[in-house]
Amino acid sequence: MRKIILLGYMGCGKSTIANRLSKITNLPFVDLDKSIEERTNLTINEIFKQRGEIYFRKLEREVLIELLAAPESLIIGLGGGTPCYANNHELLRGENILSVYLKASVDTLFERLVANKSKRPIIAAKTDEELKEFIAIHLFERSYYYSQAQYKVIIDGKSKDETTQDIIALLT
Ligand SMILES: Nc1ncnc2c1ncn2[C@@H]1O[C@H](COP(=O)(O)OP(=O)(O)OP(=O)(O)O)[C@@H](O)[C@H]1O
Ligand SMILES: O=C(O)C1=C[C@@H](O)[C@@H](O)[C@H](O)C1
Ligand SMILES: [Mg+2]
Repeated sequence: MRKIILLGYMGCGKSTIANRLSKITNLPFVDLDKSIEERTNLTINEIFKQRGEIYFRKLEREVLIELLAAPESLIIGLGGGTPCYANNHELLRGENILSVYLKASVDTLFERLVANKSKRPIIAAKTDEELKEFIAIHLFERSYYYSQAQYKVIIDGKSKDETTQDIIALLT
């Protein structure tokens, strides 16, 4: 069955937009980060602190593979780093997988993340000044992987509804 995958940097709106798509399409939405938290009974922050990032990345790949193999159609919101590790981007090339990169500028991401760092272990310890430069470099490094998505939707300056409709247009 079909899998609709949303990917992109932290704060680009994967969870928010996937929830809206789910309501419109009646397809269930599965958030990869949430699935990992449910499976481990730990928050993403706790996993990073107690088990380390490598453990998290292994689990992330395992859960992604399981979700892609699920018998039902799903909307899957990836973690911000998911396509950028362990050749996970290659898993997204399968048949019946439609992948969408929610592309946001550094300024948009900074605005959204600056007030909301604490739940995101990769940026939690950065000062506001460090954060903007970090996002710029990190986004540049990750862009190669994000750009492997089948479709790209630019989200800057768009409302949640507009972004959702842009993706609905790709599904028909
Ligand atoms: N189109 C939009 N316009 C304005 N704000 C938005 C839009 N989409 C999402 N947001 C806001 O941006 C923030 C981040 O969104 P969200 O948590 O959905 O991102 P995410 O990609 O799932 O992040 P993460 O990778 O950390 O899980 C939220 O506060 C959300 O309300
Ligand atoms: O960008 C990342 O590497 C991450 C993003 C989040 O969605 C989580 O998957 C985790 O905090 C790592
Ligand atoms: Mg999310």
